[in-house]
Amino acid sequence: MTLLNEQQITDGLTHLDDWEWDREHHEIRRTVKMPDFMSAIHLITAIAHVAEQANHHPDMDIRYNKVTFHQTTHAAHGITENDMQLAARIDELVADAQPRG
Ligand SMILES: C[C@H](O)[C@H](O)[C@H]1CNC2=NC(N)=NC(=O)C2=N1
Repeated sequence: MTLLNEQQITDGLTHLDDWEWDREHHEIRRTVKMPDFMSAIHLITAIAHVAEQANHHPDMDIRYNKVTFHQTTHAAHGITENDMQLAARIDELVADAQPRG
């Protein structure tokens, strides 16, 4: 599990939807707004299944209809390829759940 360098993280973000890199917290982060609370819960559940299969888990924070995903590799104290891959899967599930963006 190799940490990505600055260049690799910046490049990786160009292939993702609205993720931002928080260097201080060693994570990438995306917030999405769903129509309502239950849609947000369904989205989180779908992501939980994918995360469990990948054995790589995002931190997910839900406030009514807003969900924030925090992605980092705890064991490596930073961002790895696993984080980029899971972020891409999260983007797909968000796009499926929220077709109009
Ligand atoms: C033992 C097992 O591989 C781990 O504890 C996994 C599970 N999911 C994980 N998820 C994330 N995001 N970072 C980790 O370091 C991590 N470790």
